[in-house]
Order: sequence, then structure tokens, then C-alpha cells
Amino acid sequence: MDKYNQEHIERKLLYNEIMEMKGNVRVFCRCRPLSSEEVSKGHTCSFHFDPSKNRKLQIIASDASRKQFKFDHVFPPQANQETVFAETLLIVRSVLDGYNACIFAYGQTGTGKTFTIEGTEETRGVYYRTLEDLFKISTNRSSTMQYQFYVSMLEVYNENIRDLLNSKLDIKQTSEGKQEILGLTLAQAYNTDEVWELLETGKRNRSVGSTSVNELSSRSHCLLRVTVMRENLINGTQTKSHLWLVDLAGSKRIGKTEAKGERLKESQFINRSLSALGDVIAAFASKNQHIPYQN
Ligand SMILES: Nc1ncnc2c1ncn2[C@@H]1O[C@H](COP(=O)(O)OP(=O)(O)OP(=O)(O)O)[C@@H](O)[C@H]1O
Repeated sequence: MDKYNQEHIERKLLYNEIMEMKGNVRVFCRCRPLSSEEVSKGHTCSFHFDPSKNRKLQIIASDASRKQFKFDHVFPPQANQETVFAETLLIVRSVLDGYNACIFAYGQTGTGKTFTIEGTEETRGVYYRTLEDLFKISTNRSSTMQYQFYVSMLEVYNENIRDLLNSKLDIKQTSEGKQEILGLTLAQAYNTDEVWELLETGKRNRSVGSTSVNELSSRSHCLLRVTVMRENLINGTQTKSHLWLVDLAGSKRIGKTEAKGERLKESQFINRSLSALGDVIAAFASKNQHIPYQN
């Protein structure tokens, strides 16, 4: 067996072992720092984090009592984009070995989902770092594997899906029972600059609104799909896999946002879809026979 195939098999075995040990649904918690506005209003941090127990987070209630929550990993406010991305690296890279994977950012409005997933030009988030890493590894493997990358971007706004890189879309069930999005643009990307351009185009096409909770709140779920086509140049095998990177709209306690009319309708749609997503993940995590994907 050649050196590459040996390495490939070892990597797959290691990946399977880790997935078995850690489970195939993993939950990280990232706590953002207080904003300057919160500091100026005299707010203080409402949780306690012990660096020696990076899987536990204590929430301090107004009566000073504490409630403890367990995660696969907790990132304190000082954790930077690189540290957060490093924890997802194994999942991201698995797409190069033919696995499908999905990363969601879930949380209340203003908690840092878009910051984590998208980031800014100075502090790039998961989208950019993912593609940067995939391009880098594909170059390293170029003597034995040929990779092609395609990027698609869509949003779910009031339960309608929109292609952020092009036109109208429809979801259909395939003969194997999978949900497929018909007509979704697949934009081939050769480097990170091209990906950044595509992300910018997609971002400009998003539906945004503002609530009194967060002026630049995302009112839709934004989904980036990376399609990886792989061909083993030694034995000719081909695979196609998807990595989904999802910036969900913020969950809200509707009473608190003073939302009315259109904003109220958006919030209701957001909360309903987040609850449907919760049901899917719960069914998936408890290995139920029926996963309510259709919802
Ligand atoms: N880890 C962080 N470090 C510094 N600033 C952060 C961090 N996380 C979030 N912020 C800042 O907090 C603000 C809110 O973050 P962001 O817009 O990402 O929240 P969100 O969860 O996506 O909100 P929404 O659901 O309303 O879209 C932004 O100004 C963002 O730059």
C-alpha cells in the first residue's frame, strides 16, 4: 500500500475513533466579552468560568445562586477566533476525506453568532478560516488527490429559502430520501480571495432588519455550503461531500424585543424554526428512528 493511502486509512480510523469517543453531535459554548455599551451602563459578567474545567460554565443568577451547565467545550470571553476555530478543525477537515459535516451557531440575539461564523476582515471567522484550511490541505495533498471546491450560500427568511448567489429555490426529496435544494448556485472557488468575494456578494443579498435588542440583528438563517469533489489520483475513486456552516437567526424572548408587525412575524418564524431544529438535533442525538427533517 502506498504511503498516501496508508495515511488516509489511519486518518479515517482516528476520525472514527474520536467521533465514537466524543459523539457525533458536539456542543461548544462561546461567551463573548461585554460590549463597551454594556460596560458603560455598569453591567457585569453573569457567569463564572474556571479555566481548569473548560467543559463547565456557571451562570450567576440575580440572587447570587449558581447554575452549572456542561458542554463539550467552553470558550471564555478572551478566546480569540483562532482558538475557537482550532476546536472545529477536525470536523472541518473530515469533509476532505468524504464525510459530511455541519456547524451551527445558535444563540440569543447579540451573543456573537455572526462574529464567530463570519467575523470581520481583521478577525476572520469560521467561514473564511475553513476555506483557507481546505485550500491549504488540498495543495499539500495535490500529488495524490485532486480536489474541487464549490460554494453555495442561501438564507431562510420567514420560512422561504433564497439563493444568496442567484435565484429562487425549491426543496425536494430525492429517491434516497434526502432533502435536496433544487437550483442552488454552485460557485467554483480556487482560493480564499474568491471565497471572500462570494461571501461579500451573499451578505449584500441578505434580508436584515433591526430590533431594539440588536441594531444589526440577523433576521434570517444564513447557510454556507461547501461542496468538496475529491478524486484519488492513484486509484481513481471519487467522492462528493458537503460541509454546512450555519449562522442562525437569534432566538428571542418576543416580549423583550418590543417587536410589532413585520418584526413580530419574523421573530415568530425564527423561534418556530429554531424549535424545529431543536427537535431534529434531539432526535438525532438520541438516535431516534424518525428524524423530523421535513419540519
Ligand atoms: N468574541 C467577541 N469578541 C468581540 N466582540 C464580539 C464577540 N462576539 C460578538 N462580538 C460583538 O458583539 C456584537 C453582536 O455580535 P453578533 O452580531 O455576532 O451577534 P449575533 O448573535 O449574530 O446576533 P443576531 O442574532 O442578532 O444576528 C457585534 O458588535 C460583535 O462584533
